[in-house]
Amino acid sequence: MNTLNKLGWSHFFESSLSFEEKQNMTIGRVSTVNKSNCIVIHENGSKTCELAGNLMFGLDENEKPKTGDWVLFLDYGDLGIISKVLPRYNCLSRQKSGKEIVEQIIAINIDYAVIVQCLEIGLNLRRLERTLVQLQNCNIEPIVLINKTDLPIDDEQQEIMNFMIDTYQAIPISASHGSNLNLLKDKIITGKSYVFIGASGVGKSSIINSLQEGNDLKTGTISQSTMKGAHTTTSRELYILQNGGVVIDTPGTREFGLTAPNSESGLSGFHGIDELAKGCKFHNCTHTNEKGCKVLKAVKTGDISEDEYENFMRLNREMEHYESSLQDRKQKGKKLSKIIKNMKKSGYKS
Ligand SMILES: Nc1nc2c(ncn2[C@@H]2O[C@H](COP(=O)(O)OP(=O)(O)OP(=O)(O)O)[C@@H](O)[C@H]2O)c(=O)[nH]1
Ligand SMILES: [Zn+2]
Repeated sequence: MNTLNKLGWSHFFESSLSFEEKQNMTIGRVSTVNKSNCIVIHENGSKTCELAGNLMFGLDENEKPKTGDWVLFLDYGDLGIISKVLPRYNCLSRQKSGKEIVEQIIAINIDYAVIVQCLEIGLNLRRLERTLVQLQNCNIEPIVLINKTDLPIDDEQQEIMNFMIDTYQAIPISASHGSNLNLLKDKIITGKSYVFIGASGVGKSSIINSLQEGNDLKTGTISQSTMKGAHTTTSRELYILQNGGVVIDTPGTREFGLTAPNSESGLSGFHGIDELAKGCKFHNCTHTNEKGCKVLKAVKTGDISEDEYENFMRLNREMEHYESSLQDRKQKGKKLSKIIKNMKKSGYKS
């Protein structure tokens, strides 16, 4: 398998290229985004690349290259100039905390998100559900890990852990003792991309390091570029594992603010509730007071806990809020451009 395929290159990206682009440009995948340049991995190693002027000034912040993006660049030896960001297969993003609607991109072109929680910080079911919902919004498959299982556990945490294992196929591991790491390795497929997410200190980097079988990540292809001195402290970084798979390490993210869903398929972070909701009498049931609501019925009979129901409703409200704020902004934008058009028509010179 060639390097590009190992990096996750596929027909989806290939088909977006013109003949001229294939002839003249070098294809690469963005590993790290720095203030003034990017580190791009390509067929023959990695390269520090800058953005061409039209990209630098002509694109919205979120359209500029992000970790995981495929780009085309012109190779000038020591430096590459990125001239195009290829279409994105998908995008892991979150609503930034705070009142304003700001979508923050975490990584691009992702097959699996490895959600890490750990016993030391404490398992948190609500946070897991929230993350699962956002992954579904972004069309990304989850893998759930419970790390630091070498540490003592109390009854309550044990119960949550069992629930996570039963319901979300969570894998209990210990990065430092190496236990169950083979179960995770079994899930890593050559050419697929895995982004590691979870709060600071849960052990994301340690797990990724132990996947490399004793080889420190920082000694990989990436560090050749860091020698050039243009590399500041990184936030997100993409690596190719020796035994296959592309991993992206991210700095700790506690909460996943939800963005608008990609699909109509409901909140799949909630085992059971989705399925139940399909059986509601009204297809647009809000599960608050409708007759024939299967969700409310299940809460009544105790099949769903009050807690889970509350969280389900809270996340639904949050997505609605995001969507309506977005609509609001679009409306305002439209109004403004209409006003400007009219002003121009009536002879106003800006
Ligand atoms: N006991 C125990 N400690 C672990 C385990 N895995 C990681 N640690 C420790 O937990 C601490 C944090 O690990 P990191 O791998 O840096 O965590 P991280 O999630 O990458 O943290 P950020 O980079 O801040 O997001 C380190 O001191 C690790 O040695 C484990 O399985 N058991
Ligand atoms: Zn209902």
